[in-house]
Amino acid sequence: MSSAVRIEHVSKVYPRPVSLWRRVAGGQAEDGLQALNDVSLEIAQGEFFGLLGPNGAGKTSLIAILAGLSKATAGRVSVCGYDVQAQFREARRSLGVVPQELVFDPFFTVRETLRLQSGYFGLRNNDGWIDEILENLGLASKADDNMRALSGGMKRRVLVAQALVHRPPVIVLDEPTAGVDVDLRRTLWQFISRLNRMGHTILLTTHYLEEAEELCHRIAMLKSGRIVALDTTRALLAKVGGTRLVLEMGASGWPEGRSRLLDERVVQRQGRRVVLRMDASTEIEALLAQVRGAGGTIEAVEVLRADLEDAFLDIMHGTAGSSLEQAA
Ligand SMILES: Nc1ncnc2c1ncn2[C@@H]1O[C@H](COP(=O)(O)OP(=O)(O)OP(=O)(O)O)[C@@H](O)[C@H]1O
Repeated sequence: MSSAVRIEHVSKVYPRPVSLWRRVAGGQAEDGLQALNDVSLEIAQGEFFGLLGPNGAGKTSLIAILAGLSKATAGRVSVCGYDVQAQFREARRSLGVVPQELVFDPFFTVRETLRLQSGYFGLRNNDGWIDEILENLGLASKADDNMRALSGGMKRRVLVAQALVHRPPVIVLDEPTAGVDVDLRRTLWQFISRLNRMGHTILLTTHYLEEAEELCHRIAMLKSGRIVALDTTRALLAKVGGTRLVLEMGASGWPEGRSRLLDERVVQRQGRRVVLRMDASTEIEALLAQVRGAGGTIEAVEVLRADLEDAFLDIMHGTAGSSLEQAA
């Protein structure tokens, strides 16, 4: 299958401004801030792809380069085979970007905003599609409302609608559900999933890992501008193991140092709460016996399924992330 997005060895360094006193002293700019460091990845047509990472990892910087809004310091990016710099128009036409920030023109109604955006792509008589988008995003009753009169969640729906007016084959959503209600999330994901089933490629960044787990076929994790994981969602979940055993320990706490095998099972510790990795739920009895055997008193037991949050924490803070980083 041909690629919808190809990112090859992309780095981005933001220059640090030279302070006035340094300029007076004839000083040079300090080394810049490296937001992206040799990032390469390819997204196939029709994929639902997740780009995850903590604050400041470089997700928005990568999207800005993809959208042609910012220039990579090194490397190449193409959308549907079009270079985002050399073939900006074609690349931009292939892309619909829902930005993280709420930017809109307060003087127009919702419908006028979408007509203007259609005009930007040279589309006339686009009202049929505009109506379909409005309907699917729960905006039909707001079509003639002025943008400035909309609530924050409704403005975000318009941002999504704006990104879709030209039916782009690749749709990029940069934290589209940050601060929006459950209703919009459900409406949005139903519509985006339908577009994905129709063949649109989706690139999503989100801090809601349960959304990424449910929607994305494949996931890349960025940390300090580098890719530290790139795999199918299923494979990432398999790496963290199937289940977690959560123990509420008695007053004496976790019997640390009594059993190396037990200590190696610990994924997380918070006060008396200890989370252990389990390969299969049949291990519960044996693990409980080992903890008691090591001198631990157990007050409560809970079994949880490992999820993408476990994978994320493992990769960002655990051994998996650091070994990949060293390999990079
Ligand atoms: N225009 C800019 N000028 C200078 N530094 C910038 C600029 N934009 C981003 N940065 C820096 O680059 C790094 C990556 O930021 P970026 O916004 O790409 O991260 P992010 O993964 O999208 O974070 P978040 O999840 O908080 O949105 C950060 O250290 C940020 O401060």
